[in-house]
Formats: sequence, structure tokens, C-alpha cells
Amino acid sequence: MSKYRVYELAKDYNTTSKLIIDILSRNNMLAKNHMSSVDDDAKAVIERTFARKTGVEFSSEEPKRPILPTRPVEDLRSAQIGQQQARPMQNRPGVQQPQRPGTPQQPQQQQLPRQNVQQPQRPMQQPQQSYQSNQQPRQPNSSQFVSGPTQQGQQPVRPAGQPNRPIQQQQPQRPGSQPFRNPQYQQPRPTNQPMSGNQSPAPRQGGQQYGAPQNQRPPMHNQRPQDLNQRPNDPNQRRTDARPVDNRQPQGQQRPRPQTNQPRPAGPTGAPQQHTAGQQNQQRNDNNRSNNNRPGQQGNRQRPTGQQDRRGPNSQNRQQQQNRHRPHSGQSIQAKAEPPKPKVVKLGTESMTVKELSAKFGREVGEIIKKLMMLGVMATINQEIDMDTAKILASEFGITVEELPPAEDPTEIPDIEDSAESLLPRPPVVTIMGHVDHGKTSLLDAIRQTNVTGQEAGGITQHIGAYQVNYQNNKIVFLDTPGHEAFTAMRARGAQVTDIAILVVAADDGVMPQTIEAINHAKAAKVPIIVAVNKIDRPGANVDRIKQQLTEQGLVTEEWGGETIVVPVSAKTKTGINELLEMILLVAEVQDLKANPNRLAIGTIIEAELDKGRGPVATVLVQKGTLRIGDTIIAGTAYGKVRAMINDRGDKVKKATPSTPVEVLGLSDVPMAGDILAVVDENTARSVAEKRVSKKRIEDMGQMQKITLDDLFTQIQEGKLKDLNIVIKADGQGSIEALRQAFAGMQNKEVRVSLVHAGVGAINESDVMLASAANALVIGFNVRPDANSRKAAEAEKVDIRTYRVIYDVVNDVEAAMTGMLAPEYKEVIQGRLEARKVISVPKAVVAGCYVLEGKIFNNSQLRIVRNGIVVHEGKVESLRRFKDEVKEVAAGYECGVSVEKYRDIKEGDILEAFTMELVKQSS
Ligand SMILES: Nc1nc2c(ncn2[C@@H]2O[C@H](COP(=O)(O)OP(=O)(O)OP(=O)(O)O)[C@@H](O)[C@H]2O)c(=O)[nH]1
Repeated sequence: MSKYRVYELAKDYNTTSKLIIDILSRNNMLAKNHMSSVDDDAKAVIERTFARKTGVEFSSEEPKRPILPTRPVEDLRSAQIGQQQARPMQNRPGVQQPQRPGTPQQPQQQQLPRQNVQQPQRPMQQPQQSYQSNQQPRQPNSSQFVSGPTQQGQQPVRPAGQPNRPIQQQQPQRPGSQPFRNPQYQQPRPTNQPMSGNQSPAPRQGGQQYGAPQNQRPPMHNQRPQDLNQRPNDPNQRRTDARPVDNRQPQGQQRPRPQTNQPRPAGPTGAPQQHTAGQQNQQRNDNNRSNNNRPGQQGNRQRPTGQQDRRGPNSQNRQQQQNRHRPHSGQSIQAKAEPPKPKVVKLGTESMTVKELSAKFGREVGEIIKKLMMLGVMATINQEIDMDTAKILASEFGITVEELPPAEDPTEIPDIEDSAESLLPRPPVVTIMGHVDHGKTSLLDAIRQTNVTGQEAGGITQHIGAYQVNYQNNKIVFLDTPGHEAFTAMRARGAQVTDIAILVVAADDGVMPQTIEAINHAKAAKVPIIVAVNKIDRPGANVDRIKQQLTEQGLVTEEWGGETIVVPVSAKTKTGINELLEMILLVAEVQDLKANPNRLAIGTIIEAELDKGRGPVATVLVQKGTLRIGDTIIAGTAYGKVRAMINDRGDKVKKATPSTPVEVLGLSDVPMAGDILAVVDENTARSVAEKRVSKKRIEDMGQMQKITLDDLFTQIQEGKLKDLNIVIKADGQGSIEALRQAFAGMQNKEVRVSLVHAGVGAINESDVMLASAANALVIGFNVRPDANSRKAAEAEKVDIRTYRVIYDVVNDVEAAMTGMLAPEYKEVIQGRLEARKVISVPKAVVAGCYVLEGKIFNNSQLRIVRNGIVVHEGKVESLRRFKDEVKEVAAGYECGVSVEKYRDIKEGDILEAFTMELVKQSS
């Protein structure tokens, strides 16, 4: 009975094994896979099917594999025929492994032991084993053969009576249970023990059983007679080397063994091969070739004859696939250049991508990613890896990291060190610090012989002032910092630019919390402290008690053996002022304060604001060099040319030497208090400012994202926590800093203050829109909303609250946070007027106004706004139309308005008429 393998039939009919299996299954014929053997009936079915279908299915599922031209023509022909004639052994699990390229083919006896180290059998190969027996009718019994360089006419034949292996003995190997063995010898054996070279295969128990199909159909020996007859006579149609030989050829079928009578172009095929009983290990070439001719494989064009592979068919084909891309063994092979694997790498402080790190480490990107994964970092090729992670990664690879110094920040202006010879003495910069209302401003007034206190809104110092005084031909610069807690940040900054701190302690009040805070700031800044015990004129003044309290804070007076200078003073009676100034000069002398005036200036922004008439105005304390008119300066993101400089007395100056405070005009923008001002060339100023702007934008974006995400997460975690979002607009950076600090300390269990935006200037429409988007409250500090922003606020239902005293802001917000804020009165804007003509009359100043919107009443309260800044609040003193007193004036009419106790109305001022309405208190 002839047996055919599915894949052979597929090949014969130029179609796929799957299609053959399908056709067979439709005809109730079992075929499991492409290695399944089928009988002649099945073949007949296939033949009939394809006769009918005329090849429609031929290419329906799998395209025909192209035959590569590397193979000789006769080889290809013989391959086609040979597949019909000789049953290839390639798919058998125990198929012999070809030798490695270049290894001379060994005699079979020598090869046998090597078969035992073949690959474990794969599960997919199991069925193939069972079909091997079915191939036998079509296989020459190689056990009868004498292998070697056979020639035509010397075809070994199976001796009559040579039993074939019993089919019953062909047990499929368990997957992976045994080494890969040549089924020709191994599988017939009851066990999987390797067969020695002189062992004979187990005798068949009847040739009729051998190869019998599973359905036990009668053999059809008339099948494919032509093939059989052609084989011995047409060597060109055979494979060039020996075909797989099967020693299970049914008796009587003396099929000539395909053999190698046409050596392959390469490979040592000349070794004599003997096929003796028990040595029927077919040439590995055969198997190899057979493997190469597997349906769907393209392997037969790769491995030269005699080059054998120890591996199974699949890996062999994989190898063949690789070989296609591999240079021929004879060629000079350029090994794939591996990147050098350094032991030490230099890394900067900035982060690097995974790809960059792989290049630095000389490792594949995949290796880096794998290591990162093992470290718990999921990264992609373009992921940025920070320095710490890179170091850990390097240690994983056994690489030492050398840190490079940080790259120069393009947003920084490098400072130049001055030589000792260039330094000249400079005046000391003194900061007055202390608890609220202990008399800081009064003391400075006493020193300057001026009265600043009277001009301050709410009686509190709310801006850093810088003043220069002369005492005994020595200049002393004073920075007047406020004592309120809210100004901590400003005070801290003042301590950073100062040389000496004057700590004001009221003799009748003693050391208070802000006193201690001031001490700590001065200590942190390593600034010497001189204590001025003020208000010694007060009845309850007790200087010794103050000294005792100071000792508790680590400030031991000189009289008590310490180093702290304590000067009792009275700002009111001007007592002790001279002693204080002398002590300042004494301490300054000890400090040996010097600076180089002959260089480009460096200074610090003490305060900055936007003046509608003059533009951005910055108060600068020059610390090094000399600042001159026309210098190109940069401070923060602002830059420009010095257009004008005004000293503390209001005089215009052309230059400012070290330790000189001046107001500087000419900046493009309002810098932040604390920004460093530097004189640079114009290009540098512009480029550095641009870089700072973009850097700030990126930082702001990151901050916004962080805040949003953090808040979201925190809110989820904290349950009922709500944010009180606030937009601040103020008249100066100092006020913003103060409010920022005040809000930073505010938080209770239910509400947290979140600053959405803070800026200098009047409240504008974009502020309102931002507040609307962020569901925020707008707080104006000494600024007012313009007409558009007020309308926008009404439309968007945004609450704008304006203040002139920081206490009120803090108290209101704190009250709101505790749910106690229930305003008894609510401001209701009645109308807006513009002062167009100001007339002075006896006992009053009358502003000729035009009512822009709403109404003004003769009992209205008035707020006078100049350039968006509130300059006064008061009551209507008189309201006239022409010469008549009237009760109200509506929009579109002119009127004369005078304000109670205020004569400084200017043309262009905006007068807001408002009233306070009682609001029902909510519980
Ligand atoms: N009797 C007496 N009163 C003083 C003296 N110094 C200041 N005062 C009064 O104390 C109050 C507060 O004085 P300020 O100079 O405003 O105090 P401050 O520390 O500058 O206050 P802030 O700017 O709010 O921090 C004012 O009413 C002063 O008149 C003093 O030496 N004797």
C-alpha cells in the first residue's frame, strides 16, 4: 500500500497542506497535519478533487514559495521528483541533524553516537513519528543499503526477507522526554535508547502491516508507478544527494535508493557512506535536504551539502533564515560592531533620555529599559531619566559615574569677583526690624527728621522704604521694613541686603512674637543686631526687663557680659538717637564694609511698582559698581535702559554708587522685590530676559499642573476640604508678598487658601475672567477695578473685595474661612464720575465732574481713584449743579463735587460714589 504524506500531496498539487487536510476531512479521511500519511484512496480523492477544481485552491491559502536561483536546476528538479519518490525524513522527530557548516560529514557509524545529543522532541513532532511508518512503502529500505557515493546501478536494495520494523513499536515520544533520535533507528525500538551503529532495527512483524494506513485500506501498489520507475533511470530528477532513506521499505519494494550522485556545490559529500543493517542512519544531508524541502519551507537553497544541523527542523529552518542574511563562510565577516562598554562615564546634572543613556553606557536600549523595569521604573526610549536614577542604573551595569559640574544657567548673569585693591569703603545698610507699633517708623523719622507715619494708610508701613542719612559726615542707609507679621518675607529679604539690623523693642511692651522672628531672621542672615529699646519716655518703660527678655533670646547685652549693643531711645523725645547712630557706625567700622565702585553695577530691587505716568519704577539698592543713566539693566524678566534715577530725597541723580538707594525708571516691566539688577549689554539683557520669561512660563505651567493635581488628590483624600481660591491685585510687589505670606499661614479643617494669581495694578477684565474660571475671589489691595472689570464681575458673578489695610484683608479672609464672615454692610456702587476740571475756592476744592454712569447723591461716600490706585476715601461735602445744591446727579450730566477734608483732587481722577447697605446677617 502506498502511503503519502499530506504535504507531499500538497506539493504535488501545488497547494497547501491545509487544503489537502480539508479535502480529506470532507471525505471522512483522517489527516491531522501536514505530516500525516494517507493512503492511495485518499490520494485518489485528492486527484479527483483537483481534477474538478482545476486548481482554484492551489493558491487560495498559501502562495507558492519562490525557488531561489541559488539552487542548481537539476537539484530543483530532483527535489520536486524526489519528494514524490522518497519520503523525506525531515519532519521526523528523530531526524538526523546535519552537521555544522564546514564540518566534514562523518561516516555513519561515527555519527550515530552524536544522534543521541539531538534536540528533545517537540510536541508538534509527535504525530510525525506515527506517520513515519506510513512512509515506509514508499521508502527504500536503507537498512539494506550500503551508503556512500552510490552510483546508478548500485542502488542498494532491501534483501528479501529483511523484516521491517513492526509498526506497533513505533511509539510516539513524549514531548521533551527523550533526546532527539533518528527514527530510522530509534523509533522502532520499544525504548528510546539510542541504537548503536551495528544494531539492526527491530524486525518488522510483517511487511503488510508496515505502513498500513489507519483505516486499513488495501495497498494500491499501482499508485505512482511512473515515479518508481523513473527514479533509478533519471538521476537528474532525483536529489543531488542521497534522499532520506527509510529502512522500513516494505519487502519486495526494492525501490532504488535516491542517492547522491550529483554532489552539491559545496560541502564534503565525498565521504563514503555505508548503509548497513543497523547503520542505516541516513546521511544527514538527506535529512537536511528533506527538511529544506518541507512544504512551505525555503530551506533547500541554503545549507550546502554536507553541512548538517544538529537541531530540529524548525530551528534548522530558523537557522536557514538567518543564514540568508549571513555572509558566506568564505567571506571576511565583519562582526557586528558592539558599542564599547565603559567602566566610567561622565554625566551632567541635567536629566538624560534612555536613548542617550544607552549610548553613554554602551548598552542596548532594551537592556536599559529592562534594568529600569527591574528597578521599578517603566520607561520608554525617549523618557527622561534623572541623575539619581542614572547613577543607580550605572551601578547596575558596574559603571562608575563622574558628575560633571552643572552647566552654566543661561538665565543667570555671572558675577565678577572684585580684586581686593579695587574695593573702597561703602556706607552700611541698616534694616530696622521689630514688632508692630514698637516705633520703627517713628525712630526712622526721628533719624531723618521727617514724618513718614502720617502719610501711611492705616498708620502702618506697607512698603520698604530706603533712605540715606548723613551723620557726622558718614552716610548710613536705612531700609524701613514693616513690623507686621504679614511682611515677614519682605523683612527677610531686607535682612539679606543689610549689614546691620536695628531691633526696635518698645520698652513698655517688651519682646513680642515678631521681635523673636526678627531676631531669628537677623541671626540667619548673620547680621549683627543693635537693639533700640524705644519709648523709654513712656511711664511703664523698663529697660532692664527688656534686657532680660533679650537674654532669653540669646542676645546678651554688653553690660551683662555679652556682645549685644542695647541703646535706650525715644523716637518721640529724640533721646538716644545720636548714640544709636554712633553705635551703627562703630559696628560698620568693625565690619569693614567695602565695594568696588568702578565696575558695572549690581543691585537688589527693594520695591517695584507700576506708575501710570512713569511706567515701571523700581527702588534699587546698588551694592557693587556704579549705576549710571543710560546703562542697560536687567532685573528678573524686566530689562531696559536707565532713563532716570531719583534718590531718597526726590532728587534726580546721574549715578548711584554702592550702598545708594535710588528709584530707577526705564525698565520694560515691573520686577519682583528681591530680584537682582545687573548692568549688561543690550543683547545679553534681551536674550537673558527672554530665556527667563520662557523659563518662568514653564515653571508656572508646572506649578499650575501640580497644584491642580495635588489639590484634586488631596480633596479626594480629605473629603470635604474646599479651596478658597483668591486672585490678588495690589499696588506693589511688597503688598503681594505680604498677602501671599498672610494667606500661606491660613488653613483650617474645612477651607484652604489657594492663590490663583497675583499681580501689580488695577483689577482688569482678565483678572475677573481668571477668577471666574477658577471660581476665585478677587482681592484688590489699594487698587480698584476698572469699569469693564466691574461689568465682567457682575456678569460672571465674581466677588471683588477691595482693601486699604492688610489687617482687614486677613481678618475678612479668616472670618470667611471660619464661616464667621457675614458682612453687616455691603458696598453698593452708585455711580462713577470723572473729574475734568478742578477749581480752588475758599475753604474747598471743587471738582467739575461728568457722571459717567449711575448717579451721585449728596450723601454718597466717595472713593477717589487715580491710575487705578485708591488715593482717598471720604464723603461728599457738597454736590451742585451750576450754583445750586442738588440731591443727586445722574449719568450724562455735569456737576461740581467737593470732598470732605480732601483738597488733592486732580483732573482725570475717577470718583466712585457708593453707599454701604445693611445686609441681613446669615447664621
Ligand atoms: N511715647 C512714645 N510713642 C512712640 C514712640 N515711638 C513711636 N511711638 C508711637 O507708637 C506708635 C507706632 O509707631 P510707628 O512708628 O508707626 O511704629 P512701627 O513699628 O513703625 O509700626 P508699623 O509700621 O505698623 O510696624 C505711634 O503712635 C507712635 O507715635 C516713642 O518713642 N514714645
